[in-house]
Parts: sequence; C-alpha cells; structure tokens
Amino acid sequence: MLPFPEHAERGVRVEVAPGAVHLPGWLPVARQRELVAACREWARGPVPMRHTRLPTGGVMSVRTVCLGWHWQPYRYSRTADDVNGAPVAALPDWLAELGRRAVADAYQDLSAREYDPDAALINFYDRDAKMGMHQDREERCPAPVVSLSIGDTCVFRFGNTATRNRPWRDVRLLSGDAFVFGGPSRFAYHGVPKIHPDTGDPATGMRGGRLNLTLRQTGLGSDEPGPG
Ligand SMILES: O=C(O)CCC(=O)C(=O)O
Ligand SMILES: [Fe+2]
Repeated sequence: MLPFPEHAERGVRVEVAPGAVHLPGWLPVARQRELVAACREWARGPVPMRHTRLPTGGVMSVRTVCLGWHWQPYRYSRTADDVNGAPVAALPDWLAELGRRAVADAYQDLSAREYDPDAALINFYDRDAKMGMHQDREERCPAPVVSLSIGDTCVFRFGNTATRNRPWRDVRLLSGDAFVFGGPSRFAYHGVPKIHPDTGDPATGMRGGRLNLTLRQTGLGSDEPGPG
C-alpha cells in the first residue's frame, strides 16, 4: 500500500448534517486504484459478490460482498449463509486504518483512534443500480459509518433519523470521496437513488459503474468464531 494519506484536496470538509461529513476528493487516484484491485479479489471469493436477496423475495440491484462479518437482511454472521455458506474474508488492518483516518479527518479530533470497524460491505452499482432509503441499524454500537466511493458519480440521499421521507439532502459523491456519518446522524436514513453513468475516471481501473466501500463497527463479540 502507498503511505497514507496524500489528500487530493486536503482539508475540504462539508458538514451535511450534525455528525455527517462529506470529504470530497479524499482518496488519491493511486489509492482508489489499489482499492479497486483489492475489491476485484474480494468479489471472487471465498464468498462471491452477489445480489442480496431480500426477505420479501426481491433482490437488490446492487451487488455486494462483505469482509469481517457477512451482512444479510437483517443480521450479521461469520458465514455467508444466504450465498454459499463460506466464512467471510477478514477485514484487513490497512482498511480499518483507512477508516480511522476518514473519521479523524471528518471530526478533526482524536476520538477516531478508537474507531475499530470490523465489517465492510463492498457494493458495486452498475448504471441502473440503486439503493433504497434505509438505516444501518444491525450494529450494536454507535460508532460512525465510513463510506468510500470510486468510479461513477452518484446521488447519495442523506435523510433524517425519524422517517425514510423528507427532509433529506442530495449529495453528489464522486470518485475518491469519503462520507462519514456518526453521532446524531448515525442512524439517519440514506440511499442511492441514481448513478451518473460514464462519469468515473478510467485511471481508477474501473471500466464503468460505481464501487462503494462501507465500513461499520458492529459491536458484536470478538469471541465469536472469526474469519482469521
Ligand atoms: O453506496 C453507498 O454510498 C451507500 C451504501 C449503503 O448505504 C450501505 O451499504 O448500507
Ligand atoms: Fe447504508
């Protein structure tokens, strides 16, 4: 990995709601390229990237693979019981460290040292994929969520904690952007209503679509059998 961080636009920071911070251009292109390569490997297995099946019978348009803990609606497990039963790949320390850096830059304080994400969702959006308004709420821990974007620009809809409806703010997330939501915004509804096709930078190594890495701290016991 490259030494971290070389900020594309050091210090740019937009507070979208209390505790919700957008860091545009946070990941240098070289780092994005490394993440794309790593995600390609993770997408192959041991649990292949797939469309998550919903209890209603539908499938999500986004394709996802998890690290650390497997998420399926609406619980975490160490094995991908709704895919192939395989234990999920470990979440590497360098990725947790990247998450800590994002939290430190978002909140500009030292509490970020304690941030210890143990689950990552790698989401791939093709040009037509979307994600409906939802809360990330299977975690037993109020630590922030860190989201990293690579590839096509999207509209990220950031709402409120009470309902999936308005008020919300639509934020454009570009390749390299980080978005951190914690504190009073930790359980805000959010979603991705639109991808802007062919807006990504081919220098990231992506031929199209959008990659999102979402880091979470589950608060689940480390005494559970882990992925090594
Ligand atoms: O793709 C994104 O930016 C959001 C992903 C997300 O909200 C999730 O995986 O829970
Ligand atoms: Fe989410």
